[in-house]
Amino acid sequence: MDRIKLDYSKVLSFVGEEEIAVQREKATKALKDLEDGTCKGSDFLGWLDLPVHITDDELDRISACANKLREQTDVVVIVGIGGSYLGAKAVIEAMSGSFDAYSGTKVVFAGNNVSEDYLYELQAFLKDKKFGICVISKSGTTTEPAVAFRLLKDQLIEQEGITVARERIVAITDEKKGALRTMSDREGYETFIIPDNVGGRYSVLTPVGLLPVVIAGFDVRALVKGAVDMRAYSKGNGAELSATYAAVRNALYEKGYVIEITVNFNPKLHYVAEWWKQLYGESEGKENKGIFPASVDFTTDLHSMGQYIQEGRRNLFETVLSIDKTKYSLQVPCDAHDLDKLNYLAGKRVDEVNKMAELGTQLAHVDGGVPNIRVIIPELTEYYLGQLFYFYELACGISGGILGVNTFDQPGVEAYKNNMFMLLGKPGYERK
Ligand SMILES: O=P(O)(O)OC[C@H]1O[C@](O)(CO)[C@@H](O)[C@@H]1O
Repeated sequence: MDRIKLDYSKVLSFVGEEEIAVQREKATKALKDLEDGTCKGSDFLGWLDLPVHITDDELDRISACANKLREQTDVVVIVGIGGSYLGAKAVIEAMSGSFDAYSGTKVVFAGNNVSEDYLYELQAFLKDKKFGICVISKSGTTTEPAVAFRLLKDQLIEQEGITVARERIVAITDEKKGALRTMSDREGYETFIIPDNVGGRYSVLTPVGLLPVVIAGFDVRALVKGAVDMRAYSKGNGAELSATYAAVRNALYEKGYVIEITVNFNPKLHYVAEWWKQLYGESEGKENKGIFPASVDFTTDLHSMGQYIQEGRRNLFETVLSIDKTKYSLQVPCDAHDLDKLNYLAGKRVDEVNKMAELGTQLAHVDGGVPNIRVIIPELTEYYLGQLFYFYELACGISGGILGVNTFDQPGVEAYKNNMFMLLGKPGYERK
């Protein structure tokens, strides 16, 4: 098997190797602190060796549950927000055919917003369908999934009766605490556990990510194998891969490049970037510090955001997720009249056009003052997604260590919740 690679040659006209070396030294220390369990937030390092500890028995149980739901239902609603849905969504979007949504997909998502229209339309869509619910919340108290789950549970009971509803609901939550745990125990839902020492945004390789991926019909063993291989690689010299990415982005940050845009040239990677944004945003954005994680889909957004990236304020850098090999092959056809003047492309692969767009964009943006990192992914498969997740998770742990923050907490997200609770009249929040 091949491995994902990093190319940072196009940052070297913005930061020197000596500046990167300074950050590399910090990265080495941060990596050691992670491995020794002496970093800030060390109660949440369960993700470090997580892939290696996933057993065949666990995967069998996940598969059995997923297969039962697939057999019994037409649609499964994955209810969760943040780390409790983005990893699964990233894999499912990356692996699904682009038009699967139109031919009837098995998996839909809810609980990641509180839009009344969204929930109404979802309920209308589920009416008269055989559906199941996979509700995911580590805390078990998050408002968005709780509201969606309450509505969907009621609908399921109404459509199928309480006994069938109980069989079609699976909960992924804490082993002992939280409202979802209490409810699951009381109602007898099948449950899977999110380990205590794994935070939401690091939970893609727990049942949180794995169960929805199997429900959607994708190869979870390959996903786990990719992560296991990346973990094994990072135990030796391979840690360089994550450490170098962390060092380079911090060297750029020190020079005023405070926004990192993750770029894809394949829309299937859109949600990988969304997953990455939560991972880095929640991990690093604290104490008035941190790189702001953003993302764009190219070439689509070259026709909108491209202008700003080329000529706007020079405080951003790009990290391109570059896929080496496409799944399918398609050539630009020749046209007898050539009215669109495209015959110069006739016979060329569409992917060659895309690759030249990628290269042309990289050169233009570097010329325009935007440093460029490339993360090279051999192919878009579950296996390489597993590698990519682990690569990014480890790099994030290292990068937060370089920055000096607690990478594994997220105290800032409470502020909006407290205000919302107060405004909605939640008991106990009046004085706040
Ligand atoms: O799984 P839970 O506890 O519902 O949390 C969902 C998300 O909400 C947050 O806690 C932020 O409020 C994220 O860290 C987390 O991924």
